Amino acid sequence: MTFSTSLPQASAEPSGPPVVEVRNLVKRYPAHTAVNGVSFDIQRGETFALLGPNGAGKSTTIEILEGYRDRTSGEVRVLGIDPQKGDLAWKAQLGIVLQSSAEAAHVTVREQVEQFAAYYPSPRDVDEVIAAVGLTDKAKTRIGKLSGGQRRRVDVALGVIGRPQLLFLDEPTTGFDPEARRHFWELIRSLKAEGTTILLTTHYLDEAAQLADRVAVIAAGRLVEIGTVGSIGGADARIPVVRWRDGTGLHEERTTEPAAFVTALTERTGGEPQGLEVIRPSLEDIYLGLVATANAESTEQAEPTGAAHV
Ligand SMILES: Nc1ncnc2c1ncn2[C@@H]1O[C@H](COP(=O)(O)OP(=O)(O)OP(=O)(O)O)[C@@H](O)[C@H]1O
Repeated sequence: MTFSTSLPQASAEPSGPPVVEVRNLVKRYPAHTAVNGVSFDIQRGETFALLGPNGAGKSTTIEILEGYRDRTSGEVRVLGIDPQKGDLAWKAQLGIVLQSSAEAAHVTVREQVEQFAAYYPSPRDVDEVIAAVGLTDKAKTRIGKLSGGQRRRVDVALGVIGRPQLLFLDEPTTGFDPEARRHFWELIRSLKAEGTTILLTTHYLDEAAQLADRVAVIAAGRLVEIGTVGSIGGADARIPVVRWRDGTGLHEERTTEPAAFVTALTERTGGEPQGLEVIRPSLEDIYLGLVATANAESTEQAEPTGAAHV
């Protein structure tokens, strides 16, 4: 599931100005601050994942970048333009997969994709896109008769049909079965190879680990961490755990030298330790640690030391 392409391959090094520039972004609602001073850049050709718990402010941030939502304060540039002033030519360079979509239930998949293709100056081939999202068999089916996961694939097709320079994907694979998710990952890799810049939100941490060059973690409207998938959380968060069992129960040891530890353990126990595992923290483990720390800090700020608990 890839696109055939004659476009140049994306360079690994950032070139030119960032595609997305966000400085001190704030979005306040009357009773709630949804985004509270967030800053980041996304370079051309980069796949950037915005991670965070429900209500963290991810969709609000993305919708501001897409020009669908006004900001309270801060500086934002997307493809060099303030999204509040973006015209149709600017919008035509964006591909957008919103969290929820409202496709026409009575038209077929092909009709819907064709209709969207007509909005763009240089669309992709309709059948190629339908094939890329795995819907060739359903091309003549009315959208109202598709399953939830199949409709989501239509959303993805509509997001990429315009050959976007910058693709926004807000929880794109919700409802996908595991095979469809893996096909989607291939599609994203082929878009990335063409040089498409991608901003992704997902609650599937394996998806972020597979696709993203860099991730940013947002909690309660604040940027908690930003960096490459291999570096966020710092070296300490990546220390492996050796786990084994003996007659007294389950044991674990965090160690930067798991091989040496297992050798010593084997000598000590006089044979193969039972249930031996060496576990390296996943992106999900690191993410959960970052969010827990951010939650604890915001609780501390809300409840200074000495506050009475009733
Ligand atoms: N129109 C609105 N009016 C008031 N509050 C809003 C509005 N839209 C969003 N919010 C609030 O802003 C906060 C951030 O919402 P947002 O949708 O950006 O979160 P999210 O990180 O995308 O969450 P999820 O993972 O559930 O999609 C939430 O507390 C939400 O209730």
